[in-house]
Amino acid sequence: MSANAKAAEHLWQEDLLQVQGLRKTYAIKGSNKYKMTVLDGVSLSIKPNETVGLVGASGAGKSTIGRIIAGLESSDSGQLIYQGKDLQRMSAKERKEATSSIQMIFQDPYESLSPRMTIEQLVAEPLVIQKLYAKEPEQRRHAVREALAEVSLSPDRYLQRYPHELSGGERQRVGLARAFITRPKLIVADEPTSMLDTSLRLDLLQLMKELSERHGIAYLFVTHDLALTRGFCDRLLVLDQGKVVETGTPEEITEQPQHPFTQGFISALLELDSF
Ligand SMILES: Nc1ncnc2c1ncn2[C@@H]1O[C@H](COP(=O)(O)OP(=O)(O)OP(=O)(O)O)[C@@H](O)[C@H]1O
Repeated sequence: MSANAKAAEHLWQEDLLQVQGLRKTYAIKGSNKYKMTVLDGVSLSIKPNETVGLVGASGAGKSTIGRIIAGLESSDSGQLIYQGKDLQRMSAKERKEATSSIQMIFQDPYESLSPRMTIEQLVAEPLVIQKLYAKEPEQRRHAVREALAEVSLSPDRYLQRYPHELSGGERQRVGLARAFITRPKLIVADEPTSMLDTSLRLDLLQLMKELSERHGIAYLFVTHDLALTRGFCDRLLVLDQGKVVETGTPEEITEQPQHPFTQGFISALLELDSF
């Protein structure tokens, strides 16, 4: 084993994911000359089982980081080391295999679930994509039932239903079951609660926490809502204009923000709350 590979292996004993110097630019619409820098050298790490919150103003680049980590988008440069393996150095096929244990859940459960598929088909879909249990339909059905039970949806009640027959909270649970069915080590959760009302938000976070405790799942939780991170996140990263400017526990960030951006962000939130 090379010295580099050894160092990477050592890192993985501590960090599930290491992101170093991530940069991303997008072409500005109507211009083939100018580009907008969205991520400007982002570094972060996530330990196994850890819940890390990514907070910041709209447009700061939070979702872009999530999408790059989940493999839905590529970066311009930077390193992504997942379970000790440098993903940027792999072929697309190798990377797909290495990241099969990273899943993503989205803000809008209405958009992310195809309306023509039953809940059984929707929850089974990640297995189909990853060609898991392809020749064992019985085991596949069992895995779907198990995943639904894990998110507290009774399989007998839900398997044959369609997304439009479900409430927003139930749909988001289906999204979580879809993420869970491949037994991920890391779930990127991009504003999963923002379309739910307050009590349902807390229910979903409670469920995510229980899943993490039972199955050792780490989360990167992208949110605007700092209040939600207390009691859910172990650690927060504050993102401003494509850079991580501060990190700390939710209590540290909300009670003693150090960076001027975080101080402004918190006081703006407090002002909003007092309306
Ligand atoms: N595919 C794309 N093409 C061009 N610009 C994009 C693309 N995706 C995102 N952007 C731009 O990149 C910036 C960061 O977007 P991103 O969605 O990552 O921010 P965010 O922090 O998640 O914001 P929000 O909280 O509003 O979702 C924004 O200015 C956005 O308009």
